[in-house]
Amino acid sequence: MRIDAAKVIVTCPGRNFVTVKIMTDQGVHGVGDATLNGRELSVASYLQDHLLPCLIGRDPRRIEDIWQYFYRGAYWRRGPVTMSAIAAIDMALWDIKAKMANMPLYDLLGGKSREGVMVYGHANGADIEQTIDEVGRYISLGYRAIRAQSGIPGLAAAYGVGRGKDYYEPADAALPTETVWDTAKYLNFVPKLFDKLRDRYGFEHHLLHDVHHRLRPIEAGRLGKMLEPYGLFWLEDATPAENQEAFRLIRQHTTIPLAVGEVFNTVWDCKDLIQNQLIDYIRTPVVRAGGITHLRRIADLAALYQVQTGFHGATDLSPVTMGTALHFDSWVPNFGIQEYMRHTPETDAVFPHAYHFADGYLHPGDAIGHGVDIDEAEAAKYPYKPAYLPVARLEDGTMFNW
Ligand SMILES: O=C(O)[C@@H](O)[C@H](O)[C@H](O)CO
Ligand SMILES: [Mg+2]
Repeated sequence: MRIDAAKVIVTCPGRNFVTVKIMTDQGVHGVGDATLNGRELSVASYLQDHLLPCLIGRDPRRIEDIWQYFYRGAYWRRGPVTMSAIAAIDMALWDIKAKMANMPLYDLLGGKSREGVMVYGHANGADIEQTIDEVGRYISLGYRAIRAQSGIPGLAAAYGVGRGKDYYEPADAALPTETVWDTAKYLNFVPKLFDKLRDRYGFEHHLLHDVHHRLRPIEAGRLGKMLEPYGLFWLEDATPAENQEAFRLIRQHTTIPLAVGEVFNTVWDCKDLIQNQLIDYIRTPVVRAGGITHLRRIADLAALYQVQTGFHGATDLSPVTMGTALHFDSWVPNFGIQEYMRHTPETDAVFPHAYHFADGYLHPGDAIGHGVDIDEAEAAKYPYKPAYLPVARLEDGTMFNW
């Protein structure tokens, strides 16, 4: 069996997605996601110009060997561009292997460990009242877990909200949007949000919050302490995680569960936090971490320390990542939760998929492979559009973390 063709498809059905499609001489094909929000074409080029020419002619069954070939073979290791490109190939190869075995991917991984994958949705409001309403909307849709973000009084465009109530993560055209940040205003406000949410809805649903890399360690410790009475499922990205020792300081001050890792690329980025038991959920998703082959190693290491998975699943990851993640989530013994933002109908049409939502859970479906494909004619209707994530500055103009 050999790979006889492979291509990169870039499409923008509302936002940009980079997809790899690998064809074999047996007529079976596989699909992988390589989307890196705001830097999409760098991964498309990495695949097109450097990886795919080395892939043609190889035996697609040799997934491990191909992974090692691309990881070791670059000489330059790790990084989001490299690891997203390897991830896309790896996802497509697992898709092919599962199709050859005539199995849904979760069966190839070891079979289902659970009946459904608990997901959390995003409730975003311009102010507390709007966020409370949005949380209520998610509850009425059947969600068991909801991430709550709100505009902050005195700040023009807070993270997670801004222009219109459902506005969340912009993929703005041309140049990045400038937003403003003030830590004191944020810290004074967030506990009120969760106080009101618990007051309104009680403690039946899981509530989550994303700090989005904005705090210094001692500020994160303080926020964790202030939020403890509200029993959050997790506090995400409390500090920028280049400085991993920060998490030791946060842990010394609070028992709030900590989630981190959506911008990590390898087990090497995760291992100290996991081994030192400084986090509770690891968020590195299949598209960032070199595919299933490498993500399994991260999840297994995490299991040794009772750290659970909580994979990133914003709409900047394509339905191919979502479908693959759901098979992984269905199998992985130390599953915690899965993030889920709904894609637009245009995106769903470009990526026909077997997964579906019911009663707060996503289900991967029983299609063979990972259950997600790309409709190339649909994809061709939406050419690439330059789009960037926003940037953030402090009120005095100092560049900050978005
Ligand atoms: O946890 C999340 O979903 C966010 O951190 C987004 O991934 C981020 O705003 C980039 O889109
Ligand atoms: Mg996040």
